[in-house]
Amino acid sequence: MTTDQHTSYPSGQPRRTHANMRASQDRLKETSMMDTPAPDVATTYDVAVIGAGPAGTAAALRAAELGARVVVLEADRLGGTCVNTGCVPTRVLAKTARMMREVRTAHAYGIAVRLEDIDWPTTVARVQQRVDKVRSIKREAQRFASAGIDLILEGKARFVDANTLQLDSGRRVTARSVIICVGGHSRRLPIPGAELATVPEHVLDLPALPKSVAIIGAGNTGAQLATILSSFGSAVTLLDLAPRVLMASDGAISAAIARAFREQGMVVEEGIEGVERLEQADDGSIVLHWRASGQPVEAVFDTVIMATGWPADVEDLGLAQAGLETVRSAIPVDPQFRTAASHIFAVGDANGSDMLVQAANFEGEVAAENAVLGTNRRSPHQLLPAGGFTDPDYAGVGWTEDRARQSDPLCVVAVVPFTSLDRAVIDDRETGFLKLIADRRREVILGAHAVGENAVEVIQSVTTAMAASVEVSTLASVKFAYPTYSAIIGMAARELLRVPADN
Ligand SMILES: Cc1cc2nc3c(=O)[nH]c(=O)nc-3n(C[C@H](O)[C@H](O)[C@H](O)COP(=O)(O)OP(=O)(O)OC[C@H]3O[C@@H](n4cnc5c(N)ncnc54)[C@H](O)[C@@H]3O)c2cc1C
Ligand SMILES: NC(=O)c1ccc[n+]([C@@H]2O[C@H](COP(=O)([O-])OP(=O)(O)OC[C@H]3O[C@@H](n4cnc5c(N)ncnc54)[C@H](O)[C@@H]3O)[C@@H](O)[C@H]2O)c1
Repeated sequence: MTTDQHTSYPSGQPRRTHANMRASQDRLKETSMMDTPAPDVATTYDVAVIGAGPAGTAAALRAAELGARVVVLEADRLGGTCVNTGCVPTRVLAKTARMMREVRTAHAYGIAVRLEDIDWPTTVARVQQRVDKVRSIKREAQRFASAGIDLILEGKARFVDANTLQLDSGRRVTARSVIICVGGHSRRLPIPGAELATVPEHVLDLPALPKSVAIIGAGNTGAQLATILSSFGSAVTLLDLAPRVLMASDGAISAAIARAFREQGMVVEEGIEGVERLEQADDGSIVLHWRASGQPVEAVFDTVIMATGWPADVEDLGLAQAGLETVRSAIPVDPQFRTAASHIFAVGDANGSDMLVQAANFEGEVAAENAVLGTNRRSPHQLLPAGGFTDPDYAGVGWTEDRARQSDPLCVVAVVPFTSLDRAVIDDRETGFLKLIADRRREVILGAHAVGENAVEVIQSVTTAMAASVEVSTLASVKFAYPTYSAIIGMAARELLRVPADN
């Protein structure tokens, strides 16, 4: 293996982006921070963890806590997608977008502000500064060192056989168990001109804000980018093959978010039949061709972003040498996160199931316990709250209404709009709702879905109630401070008690 395989890009040439130049500097800092001696080449570890994102960090720390001899192999920056290119930078951009919106409405409160254009380089610098701050509190290298974990930052790890990994540097590591935590990357559609598109990880590398942008893919990533760029003043067109935006969410969330996006002036094209090609126009703009309602459509944009999925980072992992295969761009696992080889586990985005930080953390810990103790723990993922920072926000936990009705046609559903919530009216944030779904006896909350200000925090509180198996009648009698967004939980619980049994 040669070191120039270390960072691979579609062209085969390393791209000197803002992000990867910083990554090299960060790797140097992280290496020099380590005061543990270079691990002995001949060491056989109990557990080798590939990747130090949320899944790998959780897996390594838990395995070491259980007394295992652990090594972590990381090819890039500690912290993985979430802190470096995913949740954290997106959240800073979402805050910036909100500030733009607040400034636009400040005059209604008697505040005289003049709206200047966004200064993109300053915004990018601010994002990087906040990312660095979050990285500094995570301190993975120090936590690994204190837990006695060896950390090797010598490029990508690849399987040579089912117990041996080779790094870009040539070093080989052997382990009794391997936990694959390699995460994923944006999927570029295999269509002509795809290289003209930007992928979400490289949005901060755009030289300037686009005047017009097409975002292909209206999942969590695409929807959040749509809000951000629209708030920054770009004319946004959002396209998806799926019949509705945020297809994995409750249908009421999709409908409310699509309506809000259209009211904000975005073009939302759901249920298109396919994107066909991208072409560069003479003036540097991009002509995007797609099909909808049986017709070819074309439109011109400054920028096209492909947010069309998140395959696992497995191309260069040598899975075949370990006897493993991928299915739909992910590593299949059993409920205990074991792959087809029982000593190799795959967790986090690498197994393609629940691609969220909260899932990655939990799966990493469970896999470590199964690897070290030989247990058969599973993940109770039905309580996995998640949401996105669009305008308005959305979030959900548990079953969607469609899913609940399949299992229990007599389940009860209550929806309370934000227009009846004092705090939302006070704040002029009246768009949204909370939907609660309970079993027919109103003993178990099956799901909760919200759109609106603080939707993610509201759903988190319902999740706590669900985790504690709180009955609807108990939730209905909880006192909520006034005036809060959480108060809508009590309102929805009381509404659930009033809903007729055959609603
Ligand atoms: C734009 C965006 C926004 C997001 N926002 C949220 C959010 O708000 N909330 C949320 O819960 N989730 C969010 N996510 C999802 C979240 O980032 C992922 O679910 C999470 O990071 C997965 O963790 P992981 O450890 O499995 O993988 P990653 O975080 O991707 O970490 C994988 C690590 O493995 C390393 N690696 C890969 N291959 C190798 C190899 N061969 N050898 C050595 N190392 C290797 C990588 O360098 C990386 O550091 C977002 C994702 C994106 C893209
Ligand atoms: N706030 C959050 O929690 C958050 C934010 C971002 C991402 N994530 C997670 O990361 C993972 C990846 O998210 P994502 O949004 O990047 O991918 P995704 O797979 O969730 O969504 C991709 C979207 O692209 C669409 N698509 C695919 N091919 C297309 C085509 N040819 N033309 C038009 N549309 C097409 C799909 O129908 C889908 O709606 C998800 O599991 C997501 O939950 C979470």
